Amino acid sequence: MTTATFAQRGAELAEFSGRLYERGWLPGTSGNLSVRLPGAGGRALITASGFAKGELTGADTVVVDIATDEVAEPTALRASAETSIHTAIYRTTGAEAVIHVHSPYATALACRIAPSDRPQRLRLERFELLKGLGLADPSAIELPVLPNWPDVARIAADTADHLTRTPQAPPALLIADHGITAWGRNLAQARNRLECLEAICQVLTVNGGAVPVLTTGTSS
Ligand SMILES: CSC[C@@H](O)[C@@H](O)C(=O)COP(=O)(O)O
Ligand SMILES: [Zn+2]
Repeated sequence: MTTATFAQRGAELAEFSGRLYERGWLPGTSGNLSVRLPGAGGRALITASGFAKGELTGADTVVVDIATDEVAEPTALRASAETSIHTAIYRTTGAEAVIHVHSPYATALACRIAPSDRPQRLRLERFELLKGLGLADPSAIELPVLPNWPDVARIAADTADHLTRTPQAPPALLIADHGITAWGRNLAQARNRLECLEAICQVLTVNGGAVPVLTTGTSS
């Protein structure tokens, strides 16, 4: 891949990051975005860790190896602390872009779910916006809610386990007490999917009441 293409993809990450920051979805350096890079070698370009996501430039990105999670091009920057969640998604799905945000309503909902050391599922049904997730059956989904392990590698392991066991899973997941991640064929599609889920979480939050959570599986 040429330097010019790296720069283009980096600029695209910075542009999406800036717009999501302006909406209040990436407060206080939170959030991370990545794209799968074309060509052999299985690499992704991901936002660097700890940067204010409203002020990123295309250079504030790191190339990582999807198979190993390792940094794949020399840089002084650290890759996102949540790189391993992105790479787990790239390894187990056809995703071309992944976006993780701390958007207010999805995060509020993720904080209302009773603590568990096992992955849970949030059942969502009858929302018109479920059609925005591109699933064969948009009438109902079970959105995974993964424990927010301090060791991110455990969240990544739960992500890989969930997506391997459930190939038809929705292209998104919640992390309890933390935020939401979605993916798609490009950054725009991942962003659109986040918008649909954020709007559904807004309805659930505004309406109050119990959220339909199912407990399932075992954690890594
Ligand atoms: C500002 S604390 C948020 C982080 O712990 C993390 O959840 C996050 O979303 C951003 O991590 P980063 O390493 O900058 O990609
Ligand atoms: Zn986060």
